[in-house]
Amino acid sequence: MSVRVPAMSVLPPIRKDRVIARLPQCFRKEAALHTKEDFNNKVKTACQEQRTGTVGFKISKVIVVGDLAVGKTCLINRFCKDVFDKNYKATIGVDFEMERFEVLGVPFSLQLWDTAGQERFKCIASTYYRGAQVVIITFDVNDIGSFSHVRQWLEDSLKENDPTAVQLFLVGTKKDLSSPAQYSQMEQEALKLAQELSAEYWAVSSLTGENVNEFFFRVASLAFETSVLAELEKSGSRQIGEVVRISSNSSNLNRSSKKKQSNCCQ
Ligand SMILES: Nc1nc2c(ncn2[C@@H]2O[C@H](COP(=O)(O)OP(=O)(O)OP(=O)(O)O)[C@@H](O)[C@H]2O)c(=O)[nH]1
Ligand SMILES: [Mg+2]
Repeated sequence: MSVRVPAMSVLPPIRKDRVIARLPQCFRKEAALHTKEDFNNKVKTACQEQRTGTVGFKISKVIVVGDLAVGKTCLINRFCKDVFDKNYKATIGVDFEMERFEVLGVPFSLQLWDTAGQERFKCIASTYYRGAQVVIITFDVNDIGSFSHVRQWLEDSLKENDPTAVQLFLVGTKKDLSSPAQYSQMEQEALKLAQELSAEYWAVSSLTGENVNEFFFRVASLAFETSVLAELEKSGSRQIGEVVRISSNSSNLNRSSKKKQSNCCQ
């Protein structure tokens, strides 16, 4: 007697609200990685062809950096778990979450690394910066100090990465705490800086959820687009689904999230 096991039984189906069929638009045209209305045509064609071929599995590493208590953990938790905690619990070292999407019919994951902003944990956190395809630099829109440290965070995170290969986002947090007048003044400064750094600018609130999903959908889409284009360039006519194959025994993929923490940084 034989028992049939579905080939992809190891992973739960991708959530319906993580399916991306059209390119999500930028937040501000003045500071966007690009302002095209739709995915690149080459990418769309490659994805269509892949549907009939083998199943692909692609992952991009995303690191979230910025001063302590600007709201990095809350941002990730709002998106991944749809929760918000008003109590501050410092991240010690790093945490990470895996978030699965389907972009243009192709499975795609973001590995979201939530790093510590506190100075004494920075040395642990920075060892996890390497190999990031996306760097998200956060600051609190109500705290000019956190804004003035953005360049330093950029420098630190790019030390470990190829600056030309990284997609950069500048994200203002805690928008709910700011009056419209205060916010718009801050935004002028943030847009200027984002343009200078070639970053895409977003403003979010993890408390209300404003722009949180839109932001991560944009990150996933642009990371996906870039990685497919890079792969097409590398492989010529090879189908994208054939590039990364992960065996069904791979333990990492059985879980949707995994934590790594360390307690000392001396
Ligand atoms: N009002 C408001 N408070 C927020 C928001 N996001 C975070 N907070 C609060 O800000 C504090 C710090 O949030 P965290 O997400 O822990 O900050 P963090 O950047 O991860 O801090 P470190 O891990 O130390 O680097 C907490 O008390 C949160 O409740 C927001 O969008 N609105
Ligand atoms: Mg944190």
